[in-house]
Amino acid sequence: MNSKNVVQVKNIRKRFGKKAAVQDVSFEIKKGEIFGLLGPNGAGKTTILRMMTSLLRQDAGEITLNGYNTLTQGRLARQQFSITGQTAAIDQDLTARENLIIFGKLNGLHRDAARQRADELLTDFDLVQSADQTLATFSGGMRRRLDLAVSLVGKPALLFLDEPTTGLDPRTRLQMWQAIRKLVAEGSTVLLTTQYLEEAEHLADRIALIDHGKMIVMGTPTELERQVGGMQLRIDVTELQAVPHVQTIVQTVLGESVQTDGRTVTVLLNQTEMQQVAQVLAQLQSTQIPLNHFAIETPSLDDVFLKMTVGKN
Ligand SMILES: Nc1ncnc2c1ncn2[C@@H]1O[C@H](COP(=O)(O)OP(=O)(O)OP(=O)(O)O)[C@@H](O)[C@H]1O
Repeated sequence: MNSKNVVQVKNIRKRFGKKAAVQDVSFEIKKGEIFGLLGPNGAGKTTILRMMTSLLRQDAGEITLNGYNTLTQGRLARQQFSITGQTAAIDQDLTARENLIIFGKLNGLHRDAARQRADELLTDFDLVQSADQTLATFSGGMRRRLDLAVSLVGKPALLFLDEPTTGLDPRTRLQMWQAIRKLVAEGSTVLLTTQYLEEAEHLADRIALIDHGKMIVMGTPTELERQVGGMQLRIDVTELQAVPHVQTIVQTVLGESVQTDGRTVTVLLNQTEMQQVAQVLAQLQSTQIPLNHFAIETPSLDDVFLKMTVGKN
């Protein structure tokens, strides 16, 4: 094993009856990396994570965490990571602060260090105001924040996050992202499963796109965008009524099918068409249509996701 690989997943497979839930998936996670397992509902993300945490035995293949095999060295392998979703272990009759202090002590911190760590986490997760309320008064979003905070008490070197922000409001999601980034800046390695492209794009250094149990593509967000190939011209028009006019100009010059969405006009470009973009701009300027944006861009990760996944099982 390469010593820089904290996680090594090699050709794993899992069937549930006739259903092949995971089919020959392999990847490695380097120290200090945020690795995103991205895929639509039912893609197999949770099944992969359950095998990595040795909650489920794979039918074939091998998983090692810091070199420890999850099947043959299960106990040692399980000591290598922390995972969110432990809300069941949190005491509802205690306050957020008390819970964090207890987890700190369980992680081997002395009383003062446990208090200090609790304070840090309450600040990071914006829970200071509610720190001394019992959990019975907590909203769903506050519980999720506390759940992540609890899993970070011991500053885990390897953290597994299963859909950490599903169902959270945008502000809470941003706080979760910041906390995850902070943890990684302090040296941790993170595996994250998500259905949200935006989350993978913002957080992950590398993304594995999973669909129907298979690895579709793996790489940095930029590499994945390149997989779709080609470039696109995007024009944002200031006034909605000018859109048909712009559409006609683009179509006349490029002869390609043009997409419109609100005030945005896009068209995919091949090499020849790239040369003709200046002509489009010249014509738009001569008609004096006000524009907010005119650029040749790589397609977004959304395009990658839509192009490469089929979705529901
Ligand atoms: N215990 C099980 N018994 C039978 N089938 C299962 C079991 N667990 C998962 N599956 C099936 O395996 C496939 C992969 O499921 P999995 O939960 O891993 O997907 P996922 O990518 O985590 O989806 P989601 O984003 O919805 O959580 C699905 O078709 C699911 O129905």
